[in-house]
Amino acid sequence: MDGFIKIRNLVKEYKLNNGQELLAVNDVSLDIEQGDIYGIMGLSGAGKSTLIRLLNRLEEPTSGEILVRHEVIDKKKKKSLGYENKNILKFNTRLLREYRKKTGMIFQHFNLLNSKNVADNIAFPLQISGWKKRDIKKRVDELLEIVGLSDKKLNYPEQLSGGQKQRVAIARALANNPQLLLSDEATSALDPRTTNSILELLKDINKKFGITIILITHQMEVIKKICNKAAIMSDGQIIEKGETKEIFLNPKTELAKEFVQNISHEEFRTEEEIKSREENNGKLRLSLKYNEEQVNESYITKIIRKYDVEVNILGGFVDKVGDIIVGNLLIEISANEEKAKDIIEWLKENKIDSEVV
Ligand SMILES: Nc1ncnc2c1ncn2[C@@H]1O[C@H](COP(=O)(O)OP(=O)(O)OP(=O)(O)O)[C@@H](O)[C@H]1O
Repeated sequence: MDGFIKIRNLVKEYKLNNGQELLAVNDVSLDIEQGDIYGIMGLSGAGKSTLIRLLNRLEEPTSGEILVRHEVIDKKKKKSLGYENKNILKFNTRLLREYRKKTGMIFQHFNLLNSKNVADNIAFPLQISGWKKRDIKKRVDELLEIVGLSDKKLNYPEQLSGGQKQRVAIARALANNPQLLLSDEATSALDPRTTNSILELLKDINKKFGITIILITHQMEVIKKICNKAAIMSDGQIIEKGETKEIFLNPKTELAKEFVQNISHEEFRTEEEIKSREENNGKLRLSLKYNEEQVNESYITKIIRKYDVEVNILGGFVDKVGDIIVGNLLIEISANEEKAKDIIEWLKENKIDSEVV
């Protein structure tokens, strides 16, 4: 499938006061498919905010390309630019305005207008876009319903909790029916429970309206909960990217390993594991990595039946990455060398990652 957003060799260089140059974004290339919830993660100063701000040209890149397939309407020429790749860096002010209507953004500190009530905050982008009063009223009510705040319509931001403020900001970002939603640390200022409810809302929006979401965060939990794909940034560069499940199960870089390790797994260890760690007794010990489909396959039973062996489960964990269940299981098999080789081969054929430990 051709990418919905293609970032090519993107560079943002800042000139610092001491005359030095700093590459906040250094040769970043990334493909985002339509419908992705793409998480970008990294430590403070990695360049995440700069990258996301380049995607709607809140910052101008030094070089590179950002190709999008949004439908952008050229109102002046009364025609659509279609769904072909368009380089947003070539857009003039008029087209950039149209592109931004289709690219919502939410921020860590919500950026609401304190002098306006909830309904007027949400109505604001619609007024700028020249919607009729009656249509605005209808759309605002729809949006309030989507974010679950119909009863707070006339409240002012200062009368709302952090989570509610972020809901208003989400409603405002959705006002013009965007195709892309950019989220800059949208849950970083919220407590864990509120974070979860906002993440659920983002996931719903992605599913219901097919809106592609790019979010940046420094929390692996956020990536794990809602992103189907993720990239890890360090010193302005993407050092690892792919399906979240893959990064989670097979982190390649030290930084990714650190992020994955720091999040909680529903871990369990059995008495047997502790015992047999001390004495392996020549038994084959395997660490298996599997996903949801394979869980349902009950491959352990299959191994026992097919190879007539005894299998002990020593420990493991299951976890949820987005909607996918992934797991890791440590097993011990009583089998001679030949059978052991066959079993490892069989696991490979069935696409279950195994490692002798
Ligand atoms: N306007 C600017 N002028 C000069 N340097 C900047 C500017 N904006 C960002 N930087 C620098 O660029 C680098 C990347 O910053 P950025 O804010 O993109 O990182 P980040 O990953 O979002 O960090 P955080 O998680 O702390 O927000 C940092 O070294 C930062 O100091």
